[in-house]
Amino acid sequence: MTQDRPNNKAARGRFISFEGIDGAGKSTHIAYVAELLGARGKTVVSSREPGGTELGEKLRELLLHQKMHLETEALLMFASRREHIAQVIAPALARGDWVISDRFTDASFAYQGGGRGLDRAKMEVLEHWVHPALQPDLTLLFDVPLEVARARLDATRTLDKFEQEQADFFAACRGEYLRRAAQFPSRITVIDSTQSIEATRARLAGILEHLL
Ligand SMILES: Nc1ncnc2c1ncn2[C@@H]1O[C@H](COP(=O)(O)OP(=O)(O)OP(=O)(O)O)[C@@H](O)[C@H]1O
Ligand SMILES: Cc1cn([C@H]2C[C@H](O)[C@@H](COP(=O)(O)O)O2)c(=O)[nH]c1=O
Repeated sequence: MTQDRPNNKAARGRFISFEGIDGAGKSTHIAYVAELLGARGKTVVSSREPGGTELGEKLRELLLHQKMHLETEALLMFASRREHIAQVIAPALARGDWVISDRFTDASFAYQGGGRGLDRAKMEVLEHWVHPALQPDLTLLFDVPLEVARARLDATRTLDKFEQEQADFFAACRGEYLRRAAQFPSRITVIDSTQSIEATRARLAGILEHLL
């Protein structure tokens, strides 16, 4: 038995979520953060939402390509999340691993709440039901003006259901993300993602140093 691991139980790992409007650049930096943490001896589980489990990936396919009622969309996002927490996030944290998730509940507040206009109180009910005691230790919010995000998306790929939304939708998503960053300043760190990839990496390395 060691002092920092009583009864041979691993210390709880850390949970980091990546957020931002589509095209903000968050996925670009996930591999870098995973590498950086691995180099510091952490076992990293990298995942995403919607998705991250066999069922979650099936739900993702529906969510990104099928039109549906707004409340159905919100419920399916949280259904995917429930499975993700049960199968991936909670076991990994209990093992002492570090979990990186490409999106978590802030995305539901931003997209279904801000973007589509679903009542925030309904989202809070789902949040308290699905993960009453779990929040990311750190949320990295990649923030860019809409035109920058749109230009990055247009340059790279075929657009899914969300990515095909208009500028006012993304303005509302971005507004809700920034509102939450102001509401939870100790958890959510805003990254100016207009900077170069190299400059953003340096900023991320500095932020993560505080968590290691
Ligand atoms: N700081 C940056 N400077 C210039 N280009 C960038 C920067 N960050 C990302 N990109 C480019 O922008 C495009 C979109 O980036 P990325 O896929 O990481 O965005 P995202 O926020 O994860 O989008 P989505 O949520 O839709 O998956 C990619 O081609 C990527 O190379
Ligand atoms: C978790 C979550 C995601 N979304 C949206 C946001 C994105 O447009 C897509 C996921 O695509 P990505 O390229 O992997 O970022 O889903 C959402 O609307 N609500 C959510 O809770």
